[in-house]
Parts: sequence; C-alpha cells; structure tokens
Amino acid sequence: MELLDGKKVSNDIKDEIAVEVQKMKDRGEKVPHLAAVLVGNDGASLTYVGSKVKACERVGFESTLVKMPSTTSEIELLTKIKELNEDDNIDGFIVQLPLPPQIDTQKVLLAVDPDKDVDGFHPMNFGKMALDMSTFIPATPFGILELLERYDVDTKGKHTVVIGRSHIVGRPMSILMGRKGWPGNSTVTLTHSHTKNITQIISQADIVISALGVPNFLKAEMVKDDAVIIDVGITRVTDETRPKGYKIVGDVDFENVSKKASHITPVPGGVGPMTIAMLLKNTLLARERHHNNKK
Ligand SMILES: Nc1nc(=O)c2c([nH]1)NC[C@@H]1CN(c3ccc(C(=O)N[C@@H](CCC(=O)O)C(=O)O)cc3)C=[N+]21
Repeated sequence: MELLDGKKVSNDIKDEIAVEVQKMKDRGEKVPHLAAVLVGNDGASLTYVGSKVKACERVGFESTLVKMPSTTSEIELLTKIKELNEDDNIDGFIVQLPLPPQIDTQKVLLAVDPDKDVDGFHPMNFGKMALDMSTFIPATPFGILELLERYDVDTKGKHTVVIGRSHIVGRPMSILMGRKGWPGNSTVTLTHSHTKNITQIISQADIVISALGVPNFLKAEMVKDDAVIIDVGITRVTDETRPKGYKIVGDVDFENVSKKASHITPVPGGVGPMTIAMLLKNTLLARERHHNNKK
C-alpha cells in the first residue's frame, strides 16, 4: 500500500508557488492577492478560511478576509461581491460555503466575475471544465487529480466509482475522471443516495472516490484488492481526549481498507491540504491572466 500523502505533496506545491511569487517580486510585479468572504461563524468554515489565509502568507500572497455576520442579507453579500469584482487589487476571491439560509447560493455563484472565480464554481467555468477548455478547476477535484498525477497512478481505462454528486466535489470529479488525457480516460460511475446495489458497484471499482461525509462508510469488504482509495470525507466527531474537543474522520475505515488498497489517502492529511494548495495554484493562475490582460 502506498500512502497518497496530501500533506507532503501540498507542501511541495506551496514551495513551487513560493518560487513563482519570488520571481514576480524580482520582476517588480505585484504578487497574487486572494480574498475570502466568510458569512457567519460556523466553526469548521472558520478553520478552513483560516487555513487558506495562512497558506497565502506562507507562499507570499496577499490575502484579505472579509467577515460578514450570519444575518447578512443577500443584497449585502451581492454588493460585497460586486466590490471585489471591481477591485483591481484582488486577483481572485472565494465565497466560503455553505451560506446561511436567507441567501440563495446559486445567485451568489453567478455574481462572481468568472475571471476571479478561483473556486471554479461559476457556471461559465464549470461549463468550460466539462468542455475541456482552459479554466479554474474546483480546488478539491483539482487536488485529487494532482495527487493521482504526482503518484503516477494509472487511470486509463480504469473503472472509477465516485460516491456523492455534490456540485463542489462528486459531480466535477465524475466529469474530470472521464475526460481525455491523464489523469482521466477513466470509465466513471457516479453514485448517490438513490443508487441501487451501491455496494456491488463499489466492489467493481479500480478507483473509489468517496465524497459522502459519512464516517466509516467504506469498509474493507466493500472494495476490490489493490483498489485506489480517495477519501474526501471530513466529519468532525467529538473526542474529549483531543485538545480541540473533536477529531476529523473520513468516509473510509482506513485501518482495514489500507491493508487491501494499492494507494489510499489518509484523513486528515490527504485531500484537505491538497484543496488549499490548489486554491493557491488557481490564484496564481488568476494573477498571471490578470497581469497579461493589462499588458
Ligand atoms: N467556497 C468554498 N470553497 C471551498 O474549497 C470549500 C468551501 N467553500 N466550503 C467547505 C469545503 C471544505 N474545504 C476544505 C478545505 C481544507 C480542508 C483541510 O485542510 N482539512 C485538513 C484538516 C483541517 C481541520 O483540522 O479541520 C485535512 O484534511 O488534513 C478541509 C476541507 C474547502 N471547502
């Protein structure tokens, strides 16, 4: 079994980005600037956004955290987005999800300037992704592709089973794994809560990508020998023995599944850190495009 070490690979990627930032500085160019909008004070969202800001510092990006109260109206958020769209100092920004119930998420995603949409959630960018056009690929799927690539995992002609059809992970992942090229050229099955005989389908998978959010869902008996296992689950469960009072668990029974797998991502330290690294990569891309447009 080979561990797909997202912690390590994400650090390598951040080092590579830091080198690019230094080159920009040496040329007298402005460094990439990422903004993150956080509405409300959900604990997990605060942690993720905090990690994103910290990662910006680490690679030499500028960052801005826009905190808005949980009572923010849709209009107020749309006004903030318009401001960020028009702010020439901001190369890219994200609106952290989920949003409070009074705000229509689809309206918000449509309001983001596609050229600054480093999450790749705008329908224009999602469409471009599906049509193999150059665009921002959503950070979590992008991170999974990068892990498969850096560990030289063969995906061609393999049966990839994606569990979960969320707009930010499962759905884009199913599209990306079926695209031409590598990592891709896979035969993809997208499974979800209405899938019949899901355990039978999973047992046929060469590659399993679980983005369900159900701790210990995937057991050793469910997977084929030498399958590649990607665990996108990140659920907080209370654990009084931990300093923070909780621990993070994935969808996969790692202890047992790892004995059968050819490659497997741990949680924490797998897909999560890769998500942050690829958000930085998208921001670097946004900066480069922005810079070239002005020349
Ligand atoms: N607009 C938007 N873009 C996102 O990319 C986005 C989002 N909204 N909403 C929520 C999800 C989730 N997400 C994670 C990022 C990092 C870790 C991460 O670093 N995880 C660590 C553990 C972190 C911890 O201690 O909680 C790990 O797995 O090792 C996890 C999850 C980004 N998301």
